[in-house]
Amino acid sequence: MTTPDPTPPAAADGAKRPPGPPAPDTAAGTGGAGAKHVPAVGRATPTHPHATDGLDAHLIVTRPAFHLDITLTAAPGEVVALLGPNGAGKTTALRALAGLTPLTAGHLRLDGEELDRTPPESRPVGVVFQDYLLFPHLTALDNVAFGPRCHGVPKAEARAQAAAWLDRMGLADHGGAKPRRLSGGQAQRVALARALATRPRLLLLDEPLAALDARTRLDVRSQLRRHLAEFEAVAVLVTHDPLDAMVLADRLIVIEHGSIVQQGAPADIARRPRTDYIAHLVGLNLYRGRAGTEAGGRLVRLDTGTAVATTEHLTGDVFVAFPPSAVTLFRERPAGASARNVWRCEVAGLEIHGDRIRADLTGELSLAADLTTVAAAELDLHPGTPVWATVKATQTHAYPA
Ligand SMILES: Nc1ncnc2c1ncn2[C@@H]1O[C@H](COP(=O)(O)OP(=O)(O)OP(=O)(O)O)[C@@H](O)[C@H]1O
Repeated sequence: MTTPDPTPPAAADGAKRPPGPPAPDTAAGTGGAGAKHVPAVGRATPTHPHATDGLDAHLIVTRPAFHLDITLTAAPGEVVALLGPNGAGKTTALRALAGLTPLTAGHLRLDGEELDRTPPESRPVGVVFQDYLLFPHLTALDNVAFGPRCHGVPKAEARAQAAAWLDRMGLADHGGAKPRRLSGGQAQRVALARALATRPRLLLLDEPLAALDARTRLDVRSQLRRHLAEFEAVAVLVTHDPLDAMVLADRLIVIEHGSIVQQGAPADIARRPRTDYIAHLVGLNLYRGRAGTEAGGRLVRLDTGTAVATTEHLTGDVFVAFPPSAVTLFRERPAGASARNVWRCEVAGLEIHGDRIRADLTGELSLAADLTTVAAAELDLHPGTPVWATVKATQTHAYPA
């Protein structure tokens, strides 16, 4: 190779993905018409050198059937994960940051520099996609050297930088390999090296581990965590996987229907989910009700009339949550049980969940309960089986709504 080749390579390597980064949604406002195979990794000079460092964005994208409106700020060195159900707007937000989807309104500043009108290829942004999008006709080394070459770094120096990045990724021996000779985990690390080699001021990661098998995912996740910890600029990660988000991000932003529904440190969100989606994600049963009028504020009365005893003293609208593992099931109503919550339920469904059985129950309360396979067999549970579900008040957690 002499110079980076911007020609679209034929998709003849059996890759299920198109080569190169995605094209802008429209050329209008993004200047992206000529950007079809140039990674969105350009550099621009800050126009406001004294302005606040980091990301300051208000992303508004309006489509006929969808409206995204989120405020996104992050400090240098911070890793933010965008989490949300299908169609929530995560990818739209990421594409807007990359300049691939134009903003309908709002603003986008990075280290004080206005980027709204900067074409994708000129943004100081590195992107890692789920399916890595390496150039199949270039070696791993030339894939990584591509970004620096686009920024005018001489070939030998760009290749030396690329070799150093591959070394950091533990891929020193794979520089000469074409992408089809790399495993999924190796290819994803090359993609990360390629994004980092341009020293972006904003790193965007779109489901970076989703295409990997479970074992590889574990390895790449821990490596990615290490590299993100060393990364000094802002990183924004889109993921469906709560574990990826919890492990990799300093802060989670949960998006539903184009809006932020909750944000905070992973542990806080896991402990105090505020929507059913998040509760499900972090594996909690979550209910909304009112506290303060009964049992000295230690009883949450749900809209359905069902009561949930808790140990917190609260008044007003509250959430109350407990994990499926806190539920004990009985075929007969337990007499003299220490658990203060006892609900009459029926098994709606059973599924294997790791080494446990997850029972979905309906009745006085709809809830998920985890039990061992032995317990499930002893209780002889089937869909329709009537059961009593109990939860100790001490295992519930209530907090203001
Ligand atoms: N290019 C497009 N043109 C029109 N509508 C689009 C386009 N891309 C996405 N949408 C719509 O915008 C909404 C948000 O989609 P988006 O892909 O951003 O969600 P997401 O949270 O990333 O979802 P997923 O997790 O399924 O990838 C959806 O209703 C989707 O159908």
